[in-house]
Amino acid sequence: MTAIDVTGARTPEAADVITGARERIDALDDRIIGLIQERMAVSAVIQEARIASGGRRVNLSREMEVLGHYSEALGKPGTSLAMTLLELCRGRI
Ligand SMILES: C=C(O[C@@H]1C=C(C(=O)O)C=C[C@H]1O)C(=O)O
Repeated sequence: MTAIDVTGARTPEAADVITGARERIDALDDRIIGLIQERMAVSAVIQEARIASGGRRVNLSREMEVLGHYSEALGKPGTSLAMTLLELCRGRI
């Protein structure tokens, strides 16, 4: 397949722009995934400390703060993103 086929562009110039920008997106996605994994590890430290102290894994008031942070920055899809992040970090509730 040619670059034009793979990108959906109709000209070689547009195919070049798309190929370059996709490389940047792939690099950004790698960094985002790394940050999510780091967030999961930090969240686990908090949850383990709270459970070891006799508390519960989940803290709903804190989760409301996290949801508010994402929705303020990103709107309604931000809330969905935060819910997915919370599920990754503390499992399903
Ligand atoms: C990390 C914590 O524990 C849990 C996980 C959270 C998170 O990953 O952001 C938020 C609240 C808790 O349900 C916390 O209390 O801060």
